[in-house]
Amino acid sequence: MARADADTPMMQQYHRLRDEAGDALLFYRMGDFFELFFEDAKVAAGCLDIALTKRGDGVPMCGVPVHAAESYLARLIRAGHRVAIAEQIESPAEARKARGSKALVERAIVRLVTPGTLTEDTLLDSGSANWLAALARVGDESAIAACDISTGRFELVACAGHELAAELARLGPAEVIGAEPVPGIEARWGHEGFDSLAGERALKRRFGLADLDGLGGPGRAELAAAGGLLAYLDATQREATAFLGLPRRVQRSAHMAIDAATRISLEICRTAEGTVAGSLLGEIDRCVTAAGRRLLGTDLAAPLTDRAAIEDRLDLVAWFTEEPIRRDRLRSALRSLPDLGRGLGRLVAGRGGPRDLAALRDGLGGASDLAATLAATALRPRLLDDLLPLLGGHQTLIEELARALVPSPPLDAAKGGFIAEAYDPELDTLRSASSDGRRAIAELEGRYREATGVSALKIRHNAVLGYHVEVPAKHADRLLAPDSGFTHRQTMAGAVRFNSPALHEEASRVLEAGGHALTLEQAHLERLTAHAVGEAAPISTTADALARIDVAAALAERAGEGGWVRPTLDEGPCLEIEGGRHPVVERALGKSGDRFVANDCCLGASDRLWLITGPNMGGKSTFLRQVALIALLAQAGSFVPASRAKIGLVDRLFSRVGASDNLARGRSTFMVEMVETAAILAQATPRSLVILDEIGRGTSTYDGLAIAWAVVEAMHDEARSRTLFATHYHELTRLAGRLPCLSLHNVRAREWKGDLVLLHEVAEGAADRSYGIAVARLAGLPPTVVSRAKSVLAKLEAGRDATGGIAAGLDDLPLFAAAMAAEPAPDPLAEALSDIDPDALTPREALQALYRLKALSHSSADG
Ligand SMILES: Nc1ncnc2c1ncn2[C@@H]1O[C@H](COP(=O)(O)OP(=O)(O)OP(=O)(O)O)[C@@H](O)[C@H]1O
Repeated sequence: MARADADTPMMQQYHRLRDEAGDALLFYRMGDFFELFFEDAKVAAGCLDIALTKRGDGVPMCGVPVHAAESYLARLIRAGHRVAIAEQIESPAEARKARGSKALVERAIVRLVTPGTLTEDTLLDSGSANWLAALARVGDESAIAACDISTGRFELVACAGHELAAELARLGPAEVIGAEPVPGIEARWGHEGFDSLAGERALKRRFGLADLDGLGGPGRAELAAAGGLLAYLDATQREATAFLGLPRRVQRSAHMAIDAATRISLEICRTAEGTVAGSLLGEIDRCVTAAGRRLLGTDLAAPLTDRAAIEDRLDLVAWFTEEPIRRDRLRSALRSLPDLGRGLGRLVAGRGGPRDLAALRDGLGGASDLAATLAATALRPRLLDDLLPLLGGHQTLIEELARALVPSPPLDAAKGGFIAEAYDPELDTLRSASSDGRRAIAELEGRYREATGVSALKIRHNAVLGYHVEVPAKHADRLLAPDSGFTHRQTMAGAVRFNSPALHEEASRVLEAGGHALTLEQAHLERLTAHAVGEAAPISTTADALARIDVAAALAERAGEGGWVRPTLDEGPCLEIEGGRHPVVERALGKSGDRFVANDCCLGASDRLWLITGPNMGGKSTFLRQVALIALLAQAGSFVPASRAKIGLVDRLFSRVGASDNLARGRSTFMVEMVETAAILAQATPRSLVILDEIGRGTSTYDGLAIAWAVVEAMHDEARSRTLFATHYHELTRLAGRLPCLSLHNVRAREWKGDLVLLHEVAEGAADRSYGIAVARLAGLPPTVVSRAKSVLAKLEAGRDATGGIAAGLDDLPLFAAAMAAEPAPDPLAEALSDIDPDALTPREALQALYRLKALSHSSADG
């Protein structure tokens, strides 16, 4: 950016702030506008579709009015920008008084608005959490510190480096920051404060702790991540304090591990297109509060692995399913409650207003009423008993707010009018003085009309003149007369304006009383805010408890709608589902009047790998996904779409679909498929659930079949997870004879009078044929192409029958484990030798190399 020495003081100030803003756009406050200059102006004008103009000196600029700034900010943030807000921190009058008549108003950056540090309702999605995640690595430890300052949530997660991506996928953060790049993770790098000592200090200072034992002694990586996070919050929030509860250390083993690819493939909280509608969350969400919706998303993103904790949630859902009337009443009470958590977040951040206080009054009041209703019910489940006490305990604050505030206060505190009558006698006196004054002014208008005989005379008010008398120009003479008692102030095109001593006196009265009243109201606002902020922790606990109740009641509602059942949980590696359905597909079919065919699945220790064949469009993918979703729902504490389900707890869930498009990430589809399959083979355990859909499809038939074959064997012999494997390679069915825990299943289809009928029924045994051509015909491929394909197929099949086909000879293949043993182990001595380049060695290095080789030869002889 060009910077001339001749810059005006204002431009010098601008450049200083511009430098401080770094890569953020700078909103530079000038009166009622935020202005942007230079490159910022070009970027913002393009993104916001507003006029780009030029100043007199040719500098590009554009601006947004302060009162509408939030909606512009929202668009910039959504487009991936960050925005630094430079406010005037003194008034022009103060500047003049302090530094002379030409003094420049002092400005400072008061906040950096970034996607992960938002608190405004208009900028946030009410139905999902808004995480900011900070990543740190110290030695081989990695950790994430994450917070949602709109609700005060704060988590620390320690994990191995390769697990970072999966943990981030669980959180789905709006913004990720770190110090140094971590391969494979997209974030804003180069931030400071990622230091374990600084982190420890910052945590202690922030929460007033003498030591961190109460937090369970976080590790060095967690402290470093917390340090980076807190430093970033300080840098972005400046004077305001971000709302943070005490950090909760998340035990990763307490949650079902689900990596990013699985989340995308199962469309858990978002569809592949990124919408909530059409995802599992969108389909099952019957929450009536925004906080409930956020919690349901969190629950689905992180199903539990602890049986007792899941049973507690299920007990509560069951309790709500038993009493639909009670549930309805509770839900309508919840529906009317405001979003406590986010209102509190704004108050703590110093961006709250009277309406946020009213939200606390109504939300906390509603919570305590709800607690009373629920306490009167019998046979309460344990979780509810734990939640009840958390709903109450705010009586003093509720009463104070109820007395202090008018029923529905304005959003903006600036004009006052939010403190109720009879709360503060002094305020009442000032208010009546000011309204008496206004009445006196109105009376004055009548008297002046009579006295002057100008019926069009009006008393008006504006920001420049304050109260004044205005008459049409043609009647001005009467008031301009020297003895009229009026003083001329301003002549306009059609009107003339005057002042008078009586008006001046009344106006000062109004102004003074009004000004004092406003100051008094502001003082009350500050005090009430401080009171509420002082109780931030218990208030957010109440908000969480309400959300938990909403989620349970909503799940009961959904279970009732769909005839879902309570799953039984088991510690063993079983998975028994009778009459299972895919909630999203079932809904889509229902809309077009089609019936969903329910299917069973029964995996156990001796039958843990199902190989599923069948025609395209037969329902293989749907079946695979429904099994995974049922396990996931069960462990999230929900009833499931089935007539019976017994779920052996799943530690990790994997779902892969062969050859799915992932060109955006710059890898070929087949490469992605193989990388992801490798990840499963490396991580799946006997307690995992793995669904593999047409793995190997993305390459040539021979390679694909070979890979699919080897993957099935490895899943069976090595990972030993519960596995569903859907494939079009019929040759794989030969594995049934070789692998004892593998069984064959197919989605049934029939040809009837030459037409293909897909039954969507999962049955035992392999599919008799593939029906590919029949499906192609169903899809409307031209008859000539279909009949040509048929004759090509006949030739191919004849060839296969003669030679045994592409799988001929596979039966002679040694078993997977035997083949692994037979593979020769690498010889370290030979490898070391081949690494040596004799011509590149000095005599001394050559001697050292000889010693090394000798030592190696000894150790391999010993081994
Ligand atoms: N159980 C079911 N009951 C009724 N309709 C179903 C069922 N399962 C699937 N369908 C219907 O069949 C369509 C295809 O299902 P799906 O994608 O699961 O088939 P597929 O066997 O995986 O196909 P492909 O091999 O071509 O990938 C679905 O969109 C749905 O409309």
